[in-house]
Amino acid sequence: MAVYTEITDEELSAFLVGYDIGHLTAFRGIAEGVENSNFLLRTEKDGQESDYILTLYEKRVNPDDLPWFLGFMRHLATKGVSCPLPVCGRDGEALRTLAGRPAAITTFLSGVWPRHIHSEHCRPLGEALARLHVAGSSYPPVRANSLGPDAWRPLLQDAARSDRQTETTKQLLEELDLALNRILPAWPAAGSQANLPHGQIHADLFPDNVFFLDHKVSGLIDFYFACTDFLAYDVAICLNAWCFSEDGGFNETFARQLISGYESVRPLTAAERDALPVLCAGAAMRFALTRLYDWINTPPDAMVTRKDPMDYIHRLRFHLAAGNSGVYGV
Ligand SMILES: Nc1ncnc2c1ncn2[C@@H]1O[C@H](COP(=O)(O)OP(=O)(O)O)[C@@H](O)[C@H]1O
Ligand SMILES: N[C@@H](CCOP(=O)(O)O)C(=O)O
Repeated sequence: MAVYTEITDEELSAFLVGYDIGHLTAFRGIAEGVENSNFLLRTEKDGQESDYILTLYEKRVNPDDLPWFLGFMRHLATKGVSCPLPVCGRDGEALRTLAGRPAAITTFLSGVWPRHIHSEHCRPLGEALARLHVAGSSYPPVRANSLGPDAWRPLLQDAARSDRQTETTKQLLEELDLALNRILPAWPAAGSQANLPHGQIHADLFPDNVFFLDHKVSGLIDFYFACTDFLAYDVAICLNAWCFSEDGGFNETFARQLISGYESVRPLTAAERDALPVLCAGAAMRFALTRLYDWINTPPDAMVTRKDPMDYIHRLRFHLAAGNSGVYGV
């Protein structure tokens, strides 16, 4: 359950006075999600009901980054990407404080995220990802990836320092340490040395962040890891999150669909294709590390469902054995 911060009726009423969205008719916490506290708000104005999402930003979100995230969502929405639009208060501000946390209201998106992934999801997903990259190219502010390669070794060291370790977590940390020794030296050069196109990426486009209606993508949510990084790294994140079957095997058909959907909007360069194995290994490393960190540091009785790090350790092993981008169907 991802409601970390409780809101009293008095706090909520005082907060909503700052908006012109009508009067509250329903309010409930949303159990899904991991990072932030999310609530569904229903309001009525001039006889019309509207739904909104109220988000209180929690642990991993740096409050200084919130204007970048909210500005990015507003930019994408104006470019035709279906994503939550931040709602401004009467003072013109979208970002404010509630129950001691930074908070914002965004529009509600219709649709359902796929609990079981089929090949038919992967092509529209690839198209939507490429459209996001194209639309993001005209959003100039830069946000460095705070969970990029520079963060991986410190995250591993933090996890290793925890006194909640078991023999299994210790062995996994050793395996990740060895894998980092392979991935970091092979990581593509950034900045002026870069030969991979970079721009604004979502960086967490997992199935639970993509809504579908009538076999089409109806909305993308959860932009709170978005950042400026290699565009192909976002493709690598999606290959990890969408193209492994429930039994753990890589599904090349899903990958082909994803990449052909992506390339129907934005073709990959030869350098991007060649970099896919290391980008995929890095993406698996990033999610294995944050999951392992949370696994070790979240008390078992906490009101949040911990995600299993092993899924991403298996994927990491697959990518490290891959050798070349042919295994991804490109
Ligand atoms: N704009 C939105 N429209 C509709 N539902 C949303 C929206 N934003 C969040 N949700 C709901 O809240 C859940 C958790 O949101 P998410 O942004 O993934 O949280 P977290 O960042 O905490 O992981 C989603 O699975 C979805 O059910
Ligand atoms: N996608 C990440 C966890 C972040 O959760 P989200 O609900 O914000 O997508 C993972 O699966 O490890």
